[in-house]
Amino acid sequence: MTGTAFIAPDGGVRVEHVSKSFGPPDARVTVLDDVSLTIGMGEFVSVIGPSGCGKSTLLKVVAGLIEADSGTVTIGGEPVAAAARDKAIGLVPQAPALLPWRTVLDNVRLPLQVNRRANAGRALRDPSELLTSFGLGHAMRKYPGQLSGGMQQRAAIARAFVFDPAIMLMDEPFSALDEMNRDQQRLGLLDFWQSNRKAVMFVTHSVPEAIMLSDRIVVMSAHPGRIATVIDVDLPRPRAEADYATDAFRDLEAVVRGELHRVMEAAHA
Ligand SMILES: Nc1ncnc2c1ncn2[C@@H]1O[C@H](COP(=O)(O)OP(=O)(O)OP(=O)(O)O)[C@@H](O)[C@H]1O
Repeated sequence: MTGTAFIAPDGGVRVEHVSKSFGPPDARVTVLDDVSLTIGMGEFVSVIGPSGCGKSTLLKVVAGLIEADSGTVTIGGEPVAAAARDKAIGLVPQAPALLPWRTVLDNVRLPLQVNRRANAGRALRDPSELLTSFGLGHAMRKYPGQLSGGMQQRAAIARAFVFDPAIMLMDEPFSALDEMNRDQQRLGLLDFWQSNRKAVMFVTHSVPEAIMLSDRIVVMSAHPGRIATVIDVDLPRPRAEADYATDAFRDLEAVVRGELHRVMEAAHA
């Protein structure tokens, strides 16, 4: 089975009635409560919500890293475990986690070297082309320690694309960067995604980031984590930096902030 054939044309991510609790039986805490969500092929969906509402937990369930107590997750109609095994899911964590003793190019090549079985007969991305697309063509032979934090994170994103996964999961990939750097990285990701449309689930705390990148924004409420509302971002694409200054962008910002405010108030009521 090839990586590209794995995903049915009408596939994407389907999360249905997922619940997850942590802790011992006498002190169990429900973190996700009956969460349902779909992400269509080529759709960019951000998940935003108060700290501790279960965003990362949801992302890990979709990645197949932790198992839900109940409910199902399918990717292209297949159970998430099968999709994860087939490397149909790319994952970008908060920290770049590059190996300091390997060059940037060798870091991006690494998943191909350690997963030879999953690679058999599937479409793969060329690591040096990916790095060039992410503006790191000049830095391929450098070591991670010689790169800025933003460049390291871009290399980690490039690495997540080597299997050309149909689904990309990103957990606050730019949260460790300062605002200017962060904006540059987010616009870089947007550029890449606009010509490499994947289904993306993107966890963030930043309202402008969610709006700039997404087709839809899922707002979660906390204790327990539930989907409070889903906001359509109907700004035309391709988007670019100038969009931040438009009235439509500011109007959406007010809507998302209003929803976040509402879920926080409800949590303290
Ligand atoms: N493995 C675990 N064992 C016990 N509790 C956990 C575990 N993983 C997460 N939690 C708890 O679940 C809740 C949700 O955590 P999660 O990291 O998913 O939230 P989040 O919305 O991503 O938070 P943040 O925005 O602060 O990153 C938190 O209260 C956390 O302490």
